Amino acid sequence: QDKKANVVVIGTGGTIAGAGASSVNTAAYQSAVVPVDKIIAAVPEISKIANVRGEQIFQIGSESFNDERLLKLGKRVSELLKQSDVDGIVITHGTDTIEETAYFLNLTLKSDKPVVVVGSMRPGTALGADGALNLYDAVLVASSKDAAGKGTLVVMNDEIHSGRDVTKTNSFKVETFRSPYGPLGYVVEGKLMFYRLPARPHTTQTEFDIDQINSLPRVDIAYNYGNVSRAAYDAFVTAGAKAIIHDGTGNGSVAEQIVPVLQEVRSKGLQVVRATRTGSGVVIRNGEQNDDKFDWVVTDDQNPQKARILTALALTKTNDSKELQKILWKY
Ligand SMILES: NC(=O)C[C@H](N)C(=O)O
Repeated sequence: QDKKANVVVIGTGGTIAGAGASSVNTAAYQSAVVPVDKIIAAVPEISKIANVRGEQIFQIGSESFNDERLLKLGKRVSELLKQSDVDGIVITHGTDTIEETAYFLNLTLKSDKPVVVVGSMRPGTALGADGALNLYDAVLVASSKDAAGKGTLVVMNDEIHSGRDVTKTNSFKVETFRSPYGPLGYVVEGKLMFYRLPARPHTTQTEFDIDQINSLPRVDIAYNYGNVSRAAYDAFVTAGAKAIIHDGTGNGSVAEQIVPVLQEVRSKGLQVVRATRTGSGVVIRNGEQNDDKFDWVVTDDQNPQKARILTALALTKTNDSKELQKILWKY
């Protein structure tokens, strides 16, 4: 019989640590109130598949994640991954920004051991709560050698997603996490089934190392819509942003009144990254705008919030727009 894997479950809060006033509160509840040890203890089946211990690092709704917390979490995960008595890590996390944390870890951790980020859409007190099974599945994945070397994973709703690709697509439904090219696999009845592999470099294959990063440059996102004004861009420049993600309509298009604003932003030394608010697709360089002429860059298929993470990491390495473009296309 196989020796059970040692898995550390790091608690950060979210709905998986939430509690509602009654069992019919599936969407109205307080998040980030149940300690991680209690969340683990509520799923006794877990002790049959792994030796698990909990560690509480934060107790917050994931909408309150910031760069400081992201770095603190990443550094702690990195420290644990270096221990020979740790085989895998599970991070319980709110679902609102799980995609950003998972992408950040996917790009910066230097280990092949499985790291799984998990959350829930309903608090543990609700009818049809999803957290217990999600946590069980996450521990299963974190204990499995099959999950090693695949980057940071997000396990939710029977699916295993790449931290690079996954995004939250619905505000309240249990079936909310989607990857544009589908999940990597499923977890069903205690079994992992993988069907595809991440194509883009991750963890040990990237130039970003969490142990070497002590702060992230400020990168902001400016949402676009009909009648958009320059106010947000000006505020971000004043606040000291090093890059602005232009969360553009369609193919990262830029309204006529915003074209000179973005030129001004770039002339002040900030990088301008064109992204799309549509929720899917690739922004084509020199498509809607002449990026070569203006010295702007474009996202690949990353949504604006993931583009923020990658741009901030890229700016820890270079402030050259050509290099930045290469990085945005690489990861
Ligand atoms: N389902 C959730 O976890 C939502 C919560 N607001 C969070 O992200 O922490």
